Amino acid sequence: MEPVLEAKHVRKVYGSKGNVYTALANISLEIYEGEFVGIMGPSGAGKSTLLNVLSTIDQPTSGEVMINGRDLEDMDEQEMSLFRRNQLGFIFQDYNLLDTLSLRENIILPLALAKHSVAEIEEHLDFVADVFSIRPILDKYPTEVSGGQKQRTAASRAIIANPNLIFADEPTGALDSKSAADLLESFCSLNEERKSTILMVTHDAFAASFCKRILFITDGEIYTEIYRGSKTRKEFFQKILDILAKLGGNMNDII
Ligand SMILES: Nc1ncnc2c1ncn2[C@@H]1O[C@H](COP(=O)(O)OP(=O)(O)OP(=O)(O)O)[C@@H](O)[C@H]1O
Repeated sequence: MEPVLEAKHVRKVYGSKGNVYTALANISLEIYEGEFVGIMGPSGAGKSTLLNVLSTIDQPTSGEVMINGRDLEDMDEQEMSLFRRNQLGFIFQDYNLLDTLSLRENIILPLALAKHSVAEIEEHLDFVADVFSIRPILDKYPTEVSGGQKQRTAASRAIIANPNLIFADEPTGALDSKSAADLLESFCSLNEERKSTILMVTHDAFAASFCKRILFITDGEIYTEIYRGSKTRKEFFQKILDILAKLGGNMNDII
């Protein structure tokens, strides 16, 4: 089976002469269809940098990133933006919703921009509204709903075009624990039912325990990876804590 996402010897260096910082030293990984993968590690380990480089937001200094077998370096700007719109979904900590649009309008925006038919848009909206349980609030505006509801709206928008790959950077970072659990349960059902492939950066062991596999990075390199397998979420949570403890650093930074 071909990986959906593949990185080979990815290196990312910030700055220039005299003031150079290596955020990613040498990362190689493969993500397969239907995986739900977490990226964890101490603050400054390079998690967001890795997600940005894997998700086309940023370019590696060297090394290759391939999505569905396509080398991202071979795409021009126009092709890349179509590719992003059709194949990738992005969810960030700070929602990025447009306050002047209702939640419904925010969610359907990617399909409306891509000029899909009304019937098609309604069908997709129906699906995401169920996955993220937001049907009753679709006509509200972002300023009228909670952080958890905003994030479920942002997640609905990210998946409405049925992307191959969903990238989430600290999606639960601003949520209370109940809202975080609701969102993560929705990610799990999306992953189980639609076989969506999800890659999520989190510093939170609870959030990570919903994943099927976790990559731990430190100092810009993969330290280790673990699979949930047949473990319960609670057992997996404990295993994550054990690794974080071995990883060292300030535990307050990473749990
Ligand atoms: N644009 C930039 N210019 C220079 N250095 C940067 C830039 N972005 C990130 N860095 C540095 O690269 C390193 C990795 O940053 P990154 O944001 O990927 O870490 P992280 O693991 O996501 O951290 P956190 O959990 O605190 O968000 C950090 O030391 C950071 O200061």
